[in-house]
Amino acid sequence: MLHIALAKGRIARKVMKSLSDGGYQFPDYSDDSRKLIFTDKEGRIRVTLVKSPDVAVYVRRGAADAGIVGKDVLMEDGEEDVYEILDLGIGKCRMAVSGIKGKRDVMNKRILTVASKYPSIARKYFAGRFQPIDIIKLNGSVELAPLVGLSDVIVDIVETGTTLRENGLEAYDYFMDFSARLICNKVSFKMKQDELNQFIQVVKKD
Ligand SMILES: Nc1ncnc2c1ncn2[C@@H]1O[C@H](COP(=O)(O)OP(=O)(O)OP(=O)(O)O)[C@@H](O)[C@H]1O
Ligand SMILES: O=P(O)(O)OC[C@H]1O[C@H](OP(=O)(O)OP(=O)(O)O)[C@H](O)[C@@H]1O
Repeated sequence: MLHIALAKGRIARKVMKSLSDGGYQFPDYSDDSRKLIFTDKEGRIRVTLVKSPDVAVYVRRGAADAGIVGKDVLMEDGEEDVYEILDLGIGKCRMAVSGIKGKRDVMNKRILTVASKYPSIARKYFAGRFQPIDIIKLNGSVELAPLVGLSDVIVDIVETGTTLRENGLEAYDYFMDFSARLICNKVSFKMKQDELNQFIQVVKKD
C-alpha cells in the first residue's frame, strides 16, 4: 500500500477530487470531515492529512512514501533528504513584497520592517538587494501588519490578489512563482516504483 501525506486544506481537497475522479474510493472522506487518515476501498492508498510544513517531515522519516505540498513551504523549510519528483500544476500562486497602496516609496527606507509567514524567503530576497531588514515572523493574516503599523511591508503569497485589494494594499514586486509538488521518500522511490507511477498517472495534471 502506498502511503501519501497531503497538506490539508486546498491541496488535499484538489488531490482527493483527482483521486476520486481516477477511480479511488474513500467512502469516509468529505471536504469538511475532521478525520485525518483514509484508506481507499481496494486498499491501494492510505492518505494522511497533515499541516503543510509537516508534509516533508512525514516523507523524510518514511511515515509517508510520498507527499504533496506547496513549493513555497518546501523552499521556506528546506527540502533536504527527499526527492521532488513532479510539479502538479495545482495551487499556483506568487510570492510578493506588498504594502499600502500608493506608498511604495517606503521600500527606500534604510531599514525596512518586514512581516512574513516566510522569514527565510523574505531574508534571501532582501539580502539579494543589499537591503537591511528587521523581520517579524507572523503565522497568518499577514496583510494586517502594514495597516496597523506593525511593519512597513509584507512578504506573502498572492493568488487572486483579493486579500491585498480588500485591505487597501498592493504588490510592489512579484518575485517567485509556486505550485504544488509531489515529494518522495528516497527508499520508497526505489521500492514502490510501480505504485508511485500509478499514483502519478492519476494526480498529474495534463
Ligand atoms: N490563496 C492561497 N492561499 C494559501 N495557499 C495558496 C493559495 N493559493 C495557492 N496556495 C498554495 O497552497 C498551499 C496551501 O495549501 P494547504 O492545503 O497547505 O493549506 P490552505 O489551503 O492554506 O489551508 P489551511 O490554511 O487551512 O492549512 C500554499 O503553500 C501555496 O503553495
Ligand atoms: O491573493 P488571494 O487569493 O487573496 O490569496 C492570498 C491570501 O491567501 C493566503 O492566506 P490564507 O488563506 O492561507 O490565510 P492566513 O493569512 O490566515 O494564512 C495568503 O497568505 C494570502 O493572505
